[in-house]
Amino acid sequence: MSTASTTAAAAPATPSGRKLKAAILGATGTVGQRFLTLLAAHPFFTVHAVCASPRSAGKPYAEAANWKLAGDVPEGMSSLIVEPCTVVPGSRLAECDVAFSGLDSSVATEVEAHIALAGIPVFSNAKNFRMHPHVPLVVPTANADQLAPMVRAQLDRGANSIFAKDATSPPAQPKAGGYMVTNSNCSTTGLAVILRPLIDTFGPIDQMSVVTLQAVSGAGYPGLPVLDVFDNVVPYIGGEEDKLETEPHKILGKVDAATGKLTHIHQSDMKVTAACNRVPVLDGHTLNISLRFKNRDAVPTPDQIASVLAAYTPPPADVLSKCPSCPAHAIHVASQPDRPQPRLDRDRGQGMTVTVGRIRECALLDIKLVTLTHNTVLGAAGSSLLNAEVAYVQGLLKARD
Ligand SMILES: NC(=O)C1=CN([C@@H]2O[C@H](COP(=O)(O)OP(=O)(O)OC[C@H]3O[C@@H](n4cnc5c(N)ncnc54)[C@H](OP(=O)(O)O)[C@@H]3O)[C@@H](O)[C@H]2O)C=CC1
Ligand SMILES: N[C@@H](CC(=O)OP(=O)(O)O)C(=O)O
Repeated sequence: MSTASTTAAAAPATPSGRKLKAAILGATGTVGQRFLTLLAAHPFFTVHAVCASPRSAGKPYAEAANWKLAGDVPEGMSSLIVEPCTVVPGSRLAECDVAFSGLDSSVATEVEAHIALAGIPVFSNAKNFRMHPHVPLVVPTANADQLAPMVRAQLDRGANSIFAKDATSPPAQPKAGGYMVTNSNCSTTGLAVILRPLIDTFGPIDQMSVVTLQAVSGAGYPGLPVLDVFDNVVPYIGGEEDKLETEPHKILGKVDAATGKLTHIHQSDMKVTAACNRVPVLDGHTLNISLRFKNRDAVPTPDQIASVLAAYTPPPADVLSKCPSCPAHAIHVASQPDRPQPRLDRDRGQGMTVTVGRIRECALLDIKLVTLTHNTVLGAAGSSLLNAEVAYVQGLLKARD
């Protein structure tokens, strides 16, 4: 991935020299499959346990998963026996140092709380804990600087005091050291990445309109029936508009270092209106964004916006530069008038770069532009993985033995 990968790969993974053992929760799903692929040859982590529903448990992974990504199931993973998402002595899950969650939201609350109470840090894609006051909501190329203070605050409080009420079946042997980190909704991801440098440079945004064109892979597998989505646009995605209108306030808020609680000092008055559409694209969420800056004295020009976005280096740069999944460029500004396009731009930076184009003046607000984000990479598994790399580099993820 980035040029930093050489440095990171050369570093010893732990004091004992081994890679950290990773569990994938929801390993058989759309996001779970991405996790397996991204972790196939990772310098810090190795897939040790694949976990899913009782429907899949007990089967070899290759049989349980309906593999939908290009290429085969990564070597060594197809014969792993799928386990239930319960930490019991003797299970491979119990031996893991970190868990990545691509769980269906109907089960994520109780399962993720159970795993955190068992002492295993959880990096989750599910929506369930995103707005929890003690859990960081981190888009790694937008607000990775919030991760360490929020995780330290969770560790100080103890997972038991935060998550015990959410675990309907707590682990038989609870352990200290568990915590939770979430990443955002896949449409919110690309939005947050471009807002961070714009707000840091030009000040708060007070009004914003976002219209999405979202890929079918965002709906999981099997997702929408082909007769609904082929040759069609569906102007409704349940719950999505609300997430786009709320999650950016938390991501762009500030951490109060004393309590680890987020305060929304800077973006509390940002008004966001979202309209979400499902389109017949396989991967890649496109956003049409119009925005207005609060400071009316110095409204930036499209050229100034393009320069700031193209030059953006996300914080904390010294940490991210040691993370193998951090793209060389968090944002790519496309100069062609007809870009970004999902098929041509979604894989930029191995799916971790947000492509921006069509930056122009808006007759209603100040500026309008188009973003494109790979929804199952940067929008999901890739963000979780990069968040875990950030935690690892900052000494917050270690071997548990
Ligand atoms: N797809 C995307 O672009 C994005 C998805 N997300 C979020 O990530 C999560 C996963 O999404 P996605 O991969 O698309 O969903 P899928 O429907 O493709 O996969 C869901 C996974 O959850 C597992 N699961 C379902 N029920 C249970 C259960 N009772 N116990 C344990 N495991 C269970 C499934 O296992 P089994 O195969 O055994 O049923 C499967 O592995 C969701 O919360 C989603 O909202 C977030 C951002 C983007
Ligand atoms: N709803 C998103 C995917 C998703 O699962 O989002 P969330 O994790 O916020 O529920 C989409 O359809 O593209």
